[in-house]
Amino acid sequence: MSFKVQPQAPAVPNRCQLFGPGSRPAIFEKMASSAADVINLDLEDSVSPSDKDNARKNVIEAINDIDWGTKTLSVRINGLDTPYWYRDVVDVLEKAGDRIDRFMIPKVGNAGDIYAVDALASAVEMAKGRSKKVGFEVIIETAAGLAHVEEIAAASPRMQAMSLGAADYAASMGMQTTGIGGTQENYYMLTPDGQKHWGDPWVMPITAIVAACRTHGLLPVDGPFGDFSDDQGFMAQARRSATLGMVGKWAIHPKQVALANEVFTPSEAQITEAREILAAMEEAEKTGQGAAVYKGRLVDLASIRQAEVIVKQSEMIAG
Ligand SMILES: CC(C)(COP(=O)(O)OP(=O)(O)OC[C@H]1O[C@@H](n2cnc3c(N)ncnc32)[C@H](O)[C@@H]1OP(=O)(O)O)[C@@H](O)C(=O)NCCC(=O)NCCSC(=O)C[C@H](O)C(=O)O
Ligand SMILES: [Mg+2]
Repeated sequence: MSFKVQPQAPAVPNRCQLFGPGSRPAIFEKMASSAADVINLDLEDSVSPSDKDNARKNVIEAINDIDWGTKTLSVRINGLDTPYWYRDVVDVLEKAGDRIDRFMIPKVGNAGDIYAVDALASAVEMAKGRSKKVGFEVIIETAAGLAHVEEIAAASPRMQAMSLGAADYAASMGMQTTGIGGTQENYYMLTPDGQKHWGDPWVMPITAIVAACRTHGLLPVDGPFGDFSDDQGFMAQARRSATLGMVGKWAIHPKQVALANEVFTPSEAQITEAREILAAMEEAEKTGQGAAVYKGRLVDLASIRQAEVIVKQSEMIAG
């Protein structure tokens, strides 16, 4: 371990982030009564340019009027290359109450982008005497965002979470696909006997995001899986992300919420195994051993840290 201790990510459940367009207020109550841990009211790409002002008004009303329970409530603002984003920040912070928890900043390219939103949010918060500072979450979904992922993670104490936006990421990288997440038909190796073996083209950005988040104490989150008729595909993508260290995934349709919650809630079997490993190591330590055998395999001090991840996750989710 480095002399600099790895900070903990915010201890809030973040298994599923359910999105809904700000221009579709009819679904807001349904979002509030869903089983998602996080709600993202969108002012960006699911809202057409002609509807931006209206969507902003809807979102402010929804923040103030709807009972969001214990959910984390986030508003995705427009990108910093648009004429809309400053008005998103100013109007929401001037007109919405303290129920808002986060702004989601899309298409971030470097730490300067976060600095700009931080400065604007700080000015409005001071002017309005808001005591609760809004948190930030960002989407890594451009080549520049990936290249500067670590400085972005470290850019502000407001930073809480970071997601991979597979659609814009693919576009920005010039990837030859229109798929949003999951298996890509042309991304394969041939086995020696000529069979196709599909690889995971998302593993590199996911791993980079997880490393930046873990270094700076943020929550790493997998973004959208576009084909909401493909539950198996969603589960496979989510399981890969969970295995690589992500804590949750977006839902772009309500049916994906239960799938994400299932994958990102440690199962009884995983929790039992983690507790058994901790017990085995406690026994080993009593006899001065730093290693032991559990079900025929080596467990040692690192296994304690691995098992603790699962136990802590389950305890945090259980509240
Ligand atoms: C994808 C949708 C447009 C589908 O909507 P719809 O056609 O209404 O779906 P259904 O008829 O199957 O709906 C069934 C019931 O569920 C309700 N509903 C629909 N959507 C939601 C929702 N998001 N939250 C809660 N409830 C919802 C319907 O009203 C039906 O209810 P009932 O009639 O009572 O049975 C739509 O789901 C949708 O708009 N999804 C969100 C799209 C979005 O926000 N996209 C932005 C995020 S992804 C992105 O931006 C890409 C990313 O940045 C990247 O680059 O990768
Ligand atoms: Mg996007």
